[in-house]
Amino acid sequence: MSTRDLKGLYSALLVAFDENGNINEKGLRQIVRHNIDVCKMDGLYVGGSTGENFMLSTEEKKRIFEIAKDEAKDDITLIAQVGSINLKESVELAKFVTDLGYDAISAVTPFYYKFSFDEIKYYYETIIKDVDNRMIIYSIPFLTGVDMSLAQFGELFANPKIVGVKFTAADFYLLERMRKTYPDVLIFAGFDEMLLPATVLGVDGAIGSTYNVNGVRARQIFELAKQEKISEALEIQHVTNDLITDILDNGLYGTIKLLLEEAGVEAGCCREPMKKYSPEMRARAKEIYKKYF
Ligand SMILES: CC(=O)N[C@H](C=O)[C@@H](O)[C@H](O)[C@H](O)CO
Ligand SMILES: CC(=O)C(=O)O
Repeated sequence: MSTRDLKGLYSALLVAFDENGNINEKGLRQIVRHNIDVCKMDGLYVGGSTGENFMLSTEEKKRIFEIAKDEAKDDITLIAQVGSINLKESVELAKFVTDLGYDAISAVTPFYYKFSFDEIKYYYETIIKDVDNRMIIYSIPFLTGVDMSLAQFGELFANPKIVGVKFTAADFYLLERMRKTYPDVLIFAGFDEMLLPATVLGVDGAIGSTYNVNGVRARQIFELAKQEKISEALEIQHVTNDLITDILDNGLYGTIKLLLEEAGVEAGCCREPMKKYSPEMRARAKEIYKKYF
């Protein structure tokens, strides 16, 4: 099992698709390289929301895990998101990525059906049971509808293999309670637009989509906030949030891919049913790139 320190900043890896929605391996490798060489990320979170993972087949997910590992080698930390509401698939993927040498596994809370907490707990314990690896819970209530309480998180953290949480929520009260109550659990901030306040509350790192292009500013925010240089960090968070607002207005993952194209990375299209880029969207992305990079 990897004993690598998991703390730090991770891009939620984007995946390049061609016009037909197939994985563009060359483009995917370039995105990985850009995250390492230009954005200077500590790690990559592979197979998350940003990876359009929930629209992919098991074979495609495996291929992406293989390509990312092959390109990144051991240069940075790799976390694989293997969660799905097909529990057998999650178990299979957890074994697959552990064999590939991923440093940790993550799984989104099971969604769509209203699973009880006991079912959620069973899901995590089943995924992690037979692999020699560490689990990071992926909590993103605004997309999954799954809200867990402080005590329920604690029940999951009671399993020594469940070592952390990717916290994609704006509930800073819960975040503060979690930091205080579970000081040894790794907490990763999930909303890039709230990196500064999350860092002030003591998160161990962050995982985000916009770091694929804005990693350098994210690093400045994270480091300045840890040094308690709050007003300097806030200046950079302000610019970052102007950028994120422009990205969200123009279409989240597509715009980040178009910004990468401007930076010379073959980031390609999004997977249907996400829409194709209109000429207006492309033009706007060019303007955004000029303004912030
Ligand atoms: C759903 C989604 O993509 N969430 C990401 C991480 O959790 C974030 O990085 C956001 O994309 C980002 O903060 C923009 O809102
Ligand atoms: C960013 C993120 O949280 C994800 O892609 O899953």
